[in-house]
Amino acid sequence: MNTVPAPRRLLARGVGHAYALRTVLEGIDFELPAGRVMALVGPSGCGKTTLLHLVAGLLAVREGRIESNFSTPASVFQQPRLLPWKNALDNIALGLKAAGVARAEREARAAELGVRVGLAADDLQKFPHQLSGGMQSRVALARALVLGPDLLLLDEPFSALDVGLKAELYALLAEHLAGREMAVLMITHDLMEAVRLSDDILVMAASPGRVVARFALDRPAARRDDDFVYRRTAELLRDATVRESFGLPPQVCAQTPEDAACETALQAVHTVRPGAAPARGGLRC
Ligand SMILES: Nc1ncnc2c1ncn2[C@@H]1O[C@H](COP(=O)(O)OP(=O)(O)OP(=O)(O)O)[C@@H](O)[C@H]1O
Repeated sequence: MNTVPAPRRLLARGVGHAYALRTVLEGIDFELPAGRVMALVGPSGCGKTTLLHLVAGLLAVREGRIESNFSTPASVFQQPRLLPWKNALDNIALGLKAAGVARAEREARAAELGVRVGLAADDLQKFPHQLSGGMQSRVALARALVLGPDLLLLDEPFSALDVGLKAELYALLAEHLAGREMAVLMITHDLMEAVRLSDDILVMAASPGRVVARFALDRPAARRDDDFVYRRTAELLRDATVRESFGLPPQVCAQTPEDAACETALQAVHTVRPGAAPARGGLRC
C-alpha cells in the first residue's frame, strides 16, 4: 500500500532554553512549512542564535519540542567556520566530499557555486585567512547551497556584505527557492532584508527571549519591488510591538493619509503582548 509522505515542516512548541540558571528563551512556538521563508528579528541578545542552534541540533532541547522531517538541512552561522587548512573551493565542496561525490564532480559543482556567490576563480584557490570577512561569508553560503538543502538555517549571512553583493545573493537565494520546496529560517538585524526575502517575520523581544508578533507578507517575494519593500518596512517600524521590542520610543510624528492607508496592508497574524493572551488569525495592524 502506498502511503502519502507527510508534508515537510519544522515545528517548535513551547521551546525554552537556559544557560546555567539564566532563562534566555521562553515559550517559542512556530511552524515553518516547506517552500516558505521565515525571518527571525529582534534586539541583540534576545536569543535568536540560541533558537537557531536548538533547531540545528547544536544545543539540546530541554524545554518544549522541536520537530522536523526535512531530510537535508544545511546551516550558515554568524562565524563562517571555514576549515583554515583548506582553500575556498575545498571548503565549499566539503559536504559533497562527505556525501561521497567524486572529486571531479564536486570540484565542478563547488566552482560553479563559488562563482555564483561572486568569488573570482583565483579567490577559490585562497585559504580562509587570505579572504575578507564578506568573502568568507560567501564561501559559507556556497558550502550550504551546494548540498541542495531542503531546510536552510541562516544566521545573518549577508551582514558583512555591501549592498550590491547583498542584492546578488538575494537573487541567488530566490533562484534556489524557486521550483524547490526549500524552507529557510533566517536571522537578520535588517528589517528591510526580512521584508524583501521572507514570507513570515517573527519578532522577538528580550529578557527572556520570546515571540511577540508575527507578520505575514502579502506578496510573493519574486514580485516585491523596492517600493513594496520600503513601504512594508516603514509599516513594521511604526508597529508599537516592534518598536517596544527594539527599545524604540513610541512613534510621535503625525501620519499622512498615505501612511494610514498603507498601515492596513501588513498582516499581523499573531501578536502577543506581555501579560496578554495571544490574539490569532486575520488581524491587521
Ligand atoms: N554559550 C553561552 N553561555 C552563556 N550565555 C550565553 C551563551 N550563548 C549565548 N548566551 C547568552 O544568551 C543570550 C542570547 O544570546 P544569543 O546569541 O542567542 O542572542 P541573539 O539574539 O542571537 O544576539 P545577537 O543578535 O547579538 O547575535 C545573551 O544574553 C547571551 O549572552
